[in-house]
Amino acid sequence: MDPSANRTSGIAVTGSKLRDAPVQIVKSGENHTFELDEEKLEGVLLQPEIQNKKVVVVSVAGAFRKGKSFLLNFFLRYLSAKDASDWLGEENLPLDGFSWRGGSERETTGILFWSKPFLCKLPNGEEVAVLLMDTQGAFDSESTVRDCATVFALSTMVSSVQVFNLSQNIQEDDLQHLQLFTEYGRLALEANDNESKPFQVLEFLVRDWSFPYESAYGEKGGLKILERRLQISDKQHPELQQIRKHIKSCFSKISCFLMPHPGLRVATHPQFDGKLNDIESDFKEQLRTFVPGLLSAENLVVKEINGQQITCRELVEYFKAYIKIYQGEELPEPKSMLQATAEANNLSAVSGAKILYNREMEEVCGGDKPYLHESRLEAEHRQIKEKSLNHFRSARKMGGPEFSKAFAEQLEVEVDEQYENFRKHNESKNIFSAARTPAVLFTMMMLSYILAGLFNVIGLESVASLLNFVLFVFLILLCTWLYVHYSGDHPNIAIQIDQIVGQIWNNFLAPVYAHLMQQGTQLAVRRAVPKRD
Ligand SMILES: Nc1nc2c(ncn2[C@@H]2O[C@H](COP(=O)(O)OP(=O)(O)OP(=O)(O)O)[C@@H](O)[C@H]2O)c(=O)[nH]1
Ligand SMILES: [Mg+2]
Repeated sequence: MDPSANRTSGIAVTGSKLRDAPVQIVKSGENHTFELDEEKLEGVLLQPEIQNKKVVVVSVAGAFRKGKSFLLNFFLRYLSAKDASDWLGEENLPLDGFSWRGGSERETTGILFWSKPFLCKLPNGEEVAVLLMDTQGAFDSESTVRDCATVFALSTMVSSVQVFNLSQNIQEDDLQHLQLFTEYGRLALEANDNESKPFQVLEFLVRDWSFPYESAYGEKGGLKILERRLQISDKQHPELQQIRKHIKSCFSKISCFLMPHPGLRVATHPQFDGKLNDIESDFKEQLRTFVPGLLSAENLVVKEINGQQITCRELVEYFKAYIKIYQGEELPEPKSMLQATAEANNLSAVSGAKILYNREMEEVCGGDKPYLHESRLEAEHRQIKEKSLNHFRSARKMGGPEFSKAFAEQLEVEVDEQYENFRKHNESKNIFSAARTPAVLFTMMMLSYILAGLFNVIGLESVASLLNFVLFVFLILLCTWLYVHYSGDHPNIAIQIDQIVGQIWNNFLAPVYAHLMQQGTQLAVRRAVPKRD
């Protein structure tokens, strides 16, 4: 038998009416995006007999190829069994339901619901709908950190019980990933006051537990291991304490179950099709406690959001809202440990290099330093910029030269921006540029005065009085400019006067001045070079 054969019962979806089969609610699209199939989601959750009932969602998530879908099929058996005492079924029956298989390549992608919600009566007599959720395994070679975080976070946000499926032990890296993924979920939740716990039940499920002599299989042994792994003490490194505090702050209830190895036929035989005959009795025994412990009426946990129990109909709206957040750009990108560390290294090297540039430029043209000629300032800038870039290049950074390139470019841009500020500040110290406005106004007054005198002499008195009026206007401008600079009030008026003066300078005085200078130079050259006959 082909180990990759899909052992799903293969019950088809007829028209829009779903029959018992897994339904892919969230699909992984191109470019590592996730899309919600709203029609299918509504097809499952808006079935008339359940849409207004409270909902219980049990999800299984964790690394790929660790028997998640296989286990979910026992949940299905339990929920569909007529006889609660003999729910595991016949010894010779292959295991059907969510698609599962042997082999090393991933099987489940996206997020799936079982099409048929199970109606169960709580001890208080209320009937609720129980939904089972299968998820894409994390850490396969096709998923990015963001993909894994999205699937885990989304399934945690919409479920009331998240089964975190682990292999062999609860390791520190499992806790680190759990922290990253739950933080990604918490970030997406609105009204996150950081005090109330955003998620409900977290069940660590350790598969292939090999040390029953140390901690017995089942919930009791699980609790012992969990207490040890999540213990916080003052002697611990703050980083370890922080992970534990974070996980505890995210879930209202955390428990753990230790599952024995199901036997070599389950783990390695290509023809294994889920028959109970082939599964070790220890495993079956623990299944008999684990599954009812999660799904029996008295253990069901209704989904709550912001302290409110929600119905299947309401869950549809939450699902749609949550996936939009993960499709948008608002959330920061979760990164691998190396990438995040490399980024931090590079950013700190950029910051060090910028501090060096600023400090050395301050020494050259800082607030208490005199005006520096522009060309000299630029030369100093080039030299200090090179020094700053060298400082960045020589800092020890993770991630390699290719990764650092973008940060070096960012540093250059920021240093150039800084230079622009230094240049403007230096320019403001130039008393000639500061004195340009009064000098031009004064020159214009003098010119008007002389011309008015000339026109008076030749009898054109009306032109002369016009020029006297112009002189008066320039005098008022000059007095206003001096007053504004002295008092510091109405800086906008000073800016406008500067602009008018700028126009006069650029369009009239500067060209006349340049022309006169040119004439003067030519004359001087002609006098200096003796005429040849
Ligand atoms: N060692 C071991 N193998 C198991 C266990 N349960 C199931 N398996 C085997 O693990 C393999 C993968 O099972 P799946 O249920 O498809 O695994 P999955 O975690 O859903 O995998 P993905 O869908 O790829 O994420 C199958 O060959 C199962 O027989 C277990 O408790 N221990
Ligand atoms: Mg699977």
